[in-house]
Amino acid sequence: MNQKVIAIDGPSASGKGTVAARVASALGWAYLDSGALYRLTALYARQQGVAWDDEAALAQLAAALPVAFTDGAVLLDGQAVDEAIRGEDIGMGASAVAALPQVRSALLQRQRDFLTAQGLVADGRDMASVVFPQAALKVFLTASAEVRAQRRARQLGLALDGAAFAQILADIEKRDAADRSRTVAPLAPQADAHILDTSALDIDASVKKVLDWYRQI
Ligand SMILES: Nc1ncnc2c1ncn2[C@@H]1O[C@H](COP(=O)(O)OP(=O)(O)O)[C@@H](O)[C@H]1O
Ligand SMILES: Nc1ccn([C@H]2C[C@H](O)[C@@H](COP(=O)(O)OP(=O)(O)O)O2)c(=O)n1
Repeated sequence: MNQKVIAIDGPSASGKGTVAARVASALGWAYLDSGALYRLTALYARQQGVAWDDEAALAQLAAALPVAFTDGAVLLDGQAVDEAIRGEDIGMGASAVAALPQVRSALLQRQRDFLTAQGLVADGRDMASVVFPQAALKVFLTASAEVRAQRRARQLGLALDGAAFAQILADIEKRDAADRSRTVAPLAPQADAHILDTSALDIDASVKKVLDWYRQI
């Protein structure tokens, strides 16, 4: 078991990034947003004119991503791309490239390299199953699709009803279905994961629950 790793997996907009970053900061540990690497691969491919289904070319790009995670920004080839990788079109691209085994292997070691002596909280889809199977604590963070769509809409400053909201909900459901049904590293709770349904739980309570579980180990 790796005492110094907490793996947080779950579907889109369940709060993984928010909760993982807050838990990392509470413990003084590093934080890995693994989805950012898949998003960066999708964006880099678009910039380089590589199609999101060209597995061999994508794996080469993923292996050589010129990325730097600085305190304030994510840099791709020296350019800040924080906003560019957050859109739902790049999210769909990330989900598409993430279904390709060669892309996943190209990013595997890069993710493990985020582990420092202090410890690491990592969020994604396969943190517990593939990247850190020895994690001390595995959390599967989830919430109903409706609640997750509301959180995403709020994040984007959109109304919680109407056509734009319906589109967000449809996108979330489509991407989750793709991530759950792929053959390589599908999104699913591990048998030894703690399930945390945050549909009726705020951020503070979610963070506290994860820290409580960790302290009980
Ligand atoms: N437990 C929670 N209760 C209410 N809002 C939350 C909760 N967890 C996260 N959020 C909000 O939901 C939005 C999506 O969270 P995020 O961490 O980006 O999710 P993910 O990384 O799973 O896509 C953010 O605006 C965040 O502040
Ligand atoms: N460890 C990971 C992380 C992300 N992915 C893929 C699948 C996801 O749909 C995309 C984007 O992930 P990301 O965590 O950034 O997306 P959300 O913020 O949850 O909407 O990348 C993956 O396959 N494995």
